[in-house]
Amino acid sequence: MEISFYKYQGTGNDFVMIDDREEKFDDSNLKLVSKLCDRKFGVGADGLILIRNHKDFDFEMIYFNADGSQSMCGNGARCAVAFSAFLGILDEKTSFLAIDGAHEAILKDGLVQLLMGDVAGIDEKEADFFVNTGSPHHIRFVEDVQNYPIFEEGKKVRYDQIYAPAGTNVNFVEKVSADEIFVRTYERGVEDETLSCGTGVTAAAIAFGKDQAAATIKIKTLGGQLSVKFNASENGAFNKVWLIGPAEQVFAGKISV
Ligand SMILES: N[C@H](CCC[C@H](N)C(=O)O)C(=O)O
Repeated sequence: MEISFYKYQGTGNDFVMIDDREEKFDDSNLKLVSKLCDRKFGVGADGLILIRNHKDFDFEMIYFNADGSQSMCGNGARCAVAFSAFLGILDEKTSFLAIDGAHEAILKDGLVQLLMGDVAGIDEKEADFFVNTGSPHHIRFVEDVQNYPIFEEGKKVRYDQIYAPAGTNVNFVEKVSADEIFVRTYERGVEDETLSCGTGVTAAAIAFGKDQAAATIKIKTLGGQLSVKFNASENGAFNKVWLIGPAEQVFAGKISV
């Protein structure tokens, strides 16, 4: 079987994108998803995204981590918007469906502005935090994130009993200035550090700016620059949460599987 695909990346978080509006891709075949994401035996990516038609939205995105598990993916959603524009499904504004519900997005000046779901609140985990931004994120503030043992410490938290059985993503955050942070992420389902994590930087920005009524936080990641805007609402929740950054097509191809 030959599969046509496009490769996209959003600040270094990379994805196999498939136009599956004819619904030919077997989304129960998780071995195929993992093979396509394999960096030695397949195309290679952190995740795989199917674009499908939906009667109530411009499109539906179905996201798989490289291990076949599913979750919301912020960078993947930004790439899905750029890919759908490339396919002619949208021009500048869109509403689409993802695993955590409906999202709006705006594609403008080469950036994708993605409206994330409302965030119910922030849980304290000893000296750390936990925030769910459509996928689960543990947040740890550290001094020197560039030299922090991300993989070792990330894996420990990801598999900690307190998060069993689903696990969590783990973000390590260094304050750069009053409105900028540097975030590195160990991603569940990739089981390694990724160059950036959209839902993760969103969670980190909210934990960093949690005491402000409204905030715009710049985020440095190994894969590039993102920004997150949000408003605090009542009872510790957050809304109007926007994740903003680039999303680019790297190449197109076909693979026989
Ligand atoms: N690995 C995450 C999903 C992808 C998150 C990340 N790629 C993003 O941009 O949000 C999880 O299993 O919750």
